[in-house]
Amino acid sequence: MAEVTLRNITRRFGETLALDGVSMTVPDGAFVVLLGPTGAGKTTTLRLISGLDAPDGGEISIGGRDVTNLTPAQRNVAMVFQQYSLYPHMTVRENLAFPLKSPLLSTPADEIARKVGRVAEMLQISHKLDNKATALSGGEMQRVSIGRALVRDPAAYLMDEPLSSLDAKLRADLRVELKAIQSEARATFLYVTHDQIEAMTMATHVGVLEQGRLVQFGTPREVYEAPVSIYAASRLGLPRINILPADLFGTAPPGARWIGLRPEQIRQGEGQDSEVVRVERLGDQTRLHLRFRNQDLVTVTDPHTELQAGQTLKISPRNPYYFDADGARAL
Ligand SMILES: Nc1ncnc2c1ncn2[C@@H]1O[C@H](COP(=O)(O)OP(=O)(O)OP(=O)(O)O)[C@@H](O)[C@H]1O
Repeated sequence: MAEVTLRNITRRFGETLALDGVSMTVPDGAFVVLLGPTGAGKTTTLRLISGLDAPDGGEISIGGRDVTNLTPAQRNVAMVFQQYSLYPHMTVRENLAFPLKSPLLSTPADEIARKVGRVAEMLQISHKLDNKATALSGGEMQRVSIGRALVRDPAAYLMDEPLSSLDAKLRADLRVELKAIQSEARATFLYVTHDQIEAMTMATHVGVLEQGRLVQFGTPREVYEAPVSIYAASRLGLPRINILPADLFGTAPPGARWIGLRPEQIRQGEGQDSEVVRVERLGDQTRLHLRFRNQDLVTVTDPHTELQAGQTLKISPRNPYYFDADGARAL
């Protein structure tokens, strides 16, 4: 496994600046989750590291070696896309074994069988090993795609929303499996997801991309607790951070235009009256939709709360964030 470094990477598509001077060091054995809305540059970043696409400027190194001008095969990274890319005429077993049959590797047959068996079990696909790839459901195909990456021993794994087409139970199982692989093998992962739970539970680091720029890079806790901007703060946390006029609860500090309150930063039972608009019971959590001085807020409360719509609840901010008119952190 290896450290992956991007230095001042730029990629244009016509008028679009997909990546704008991105520099990032992914430590050996790190699990980096890239966050950002559609079009932020996440997939482009993975494609450039894999060698499927080339930057217009900047350098990429893997394990201390400059790979900017090398082919994907020479880089030895394993990539999993959202869309599965299997060989349709081959069985699941043949698809899984394929990466190990490269003449460069000359893996012995018994080792191939062992690795394929282990990965198939982990991905809960052993019973389909002799099926043709075309005779699988979408979720099964996706698992085989992940398996084809996992049988290898690459310098880094690059995965673009690999679990997004799977059902909730399988997603939860595979989240744990992938994380276990990463910790045991000390594997380096770059991973794209829109799933908050995946990001918070799997990442050792998160990178926040905004219109092709890397605006924050740190542990999930750092980005959650010390966001540099409204944009970065909005990437993590469910329900999302509430962004409200800075003087909503009283005098705003100088330079502050917005106050940011995550659910746990809204103290309940003290302060000023808000109206309970809706009580949303999710089982392990109950969300409160509140109205305060013509502004809507969402927070969470005790799952067994007696509160009902129409009642009033006193609220006040607790250690809030403040942001300036441009959305940058002011305090
Ligand atoms: N092959 C291409 N040709 C033209 N424009 C492209 C191409 N690939 C990406 N882009 C543009 O580059 C920008 C970044 O795209 P990218 O796919 O990296 O975003 P993303 O963050 O992965 O989004 P998503 O979450 O939708 O996958 C977008 O504006 C996109 O339209």
